[in-house]
Amino acid sequence: MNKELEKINQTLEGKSFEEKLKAFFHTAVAINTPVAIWRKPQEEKIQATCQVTEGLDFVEEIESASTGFLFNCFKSNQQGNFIRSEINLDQESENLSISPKLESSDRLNHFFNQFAQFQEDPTEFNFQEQLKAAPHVLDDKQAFIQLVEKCKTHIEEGYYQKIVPSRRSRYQLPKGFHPVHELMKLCKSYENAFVSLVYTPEHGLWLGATPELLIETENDQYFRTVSLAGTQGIPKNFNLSQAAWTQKEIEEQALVSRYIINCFKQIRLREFSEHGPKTVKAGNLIHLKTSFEVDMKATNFPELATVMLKLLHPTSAVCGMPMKPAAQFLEQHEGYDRSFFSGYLGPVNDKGTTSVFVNLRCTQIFKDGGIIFAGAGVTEDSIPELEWNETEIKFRTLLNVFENI
Ligand SMILES: C=C(O[C@@H]1C=C(C(=O)O)C=C[C@H]1O)C(=O)O
Repeated sequence: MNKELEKINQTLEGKSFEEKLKAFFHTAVAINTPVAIWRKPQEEKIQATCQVTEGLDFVEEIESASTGFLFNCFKSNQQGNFIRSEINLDQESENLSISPKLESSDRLNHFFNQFAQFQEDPTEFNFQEQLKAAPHVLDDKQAFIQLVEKCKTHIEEGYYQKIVPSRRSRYQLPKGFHPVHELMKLCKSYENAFVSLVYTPEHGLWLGATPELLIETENDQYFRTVSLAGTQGIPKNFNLSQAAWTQKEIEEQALVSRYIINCFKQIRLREFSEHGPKTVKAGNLIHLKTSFEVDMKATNFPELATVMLKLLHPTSAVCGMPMKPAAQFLEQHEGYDRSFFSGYLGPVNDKGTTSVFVNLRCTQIFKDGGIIFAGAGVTEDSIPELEWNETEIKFRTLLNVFENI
């Protein structure tokens, strides 16, 4: 097996990282196997992993999971998807490597053969032909405004404090669109984002650049999460310290912080640090963010990642408060299935670190175009027209990059 790998790595010499990444992605899609490519915020390195053996795992416990990539939809009662890291490509080594646990198999040979073939003729493969056609999407401004009004009425009646309705919209992929190239452009444009491209035969192709961390653990010691809400577009050359926030936005973000603190309270965790709220830049937008950190060793909470993932998702940044009734409201009134939008995703147990993000500012790519998603936090002070505008500028985070604006 190592000989096979050596041979493949020799063929990579002299190729650019983007060419290698494209070959990796094309191979996985062509042989119908799940693949994830990602770049963490503030990091240079792009990593890719794929699973050639059959069957996606369902991860019960983060701590005992193998190294891999978690990809979960919005509805928390639906099973998670976990792509086991079997074949890897990262920007540091620039080479393919395989998990020491992986045994030689037909599937692995199939991957190697296909990869070698794409090395020889990189232009041959049209990834889009492997994808499904996009569903029909009803994207109507008036309908969304009415949905926001409905949220407000329910909030005023006292059932909820906040609801986060969302919408999706179809767009045409610009000429020459390639998801790997777009991922590289997103990495360059948005250094604070978690940028990812995920494909599974069952769930299709997703590309995103999210600003929102859900949970992170570092070296089995530090646990981190954030509360992020409040949104404004920013003009170019804007100074962050000049940001002004309305009472509505301050309260909307404080609700998310309270939700996180309540989760800590439920498990009787009292020792955590809290920083913020601070204004942060996320692509073409600014948000209010508070960061939380727990020393898992000092508090004797080694399984905090698993416990908090279950408690936090979906947070009031993407669903509402109180959580369960807000999720039911959305199920009843939102009018479509969010699927992986506002679910969560990220690398697990990768050199001692797990980083899982909320899947925002994302798009699903189909045979015949893309569908883009965005939501907006509604409170009793919301102005429906402005919430619509907010979803429009959230779409622009990706679309500006795709259209080179
Ligand atoms: C729901 C989204 O974003 C969330 C909602 C925000 C808001 O309402 O201001 C801000 C950041 C995110 O927590 C989205 O980007 O689609």
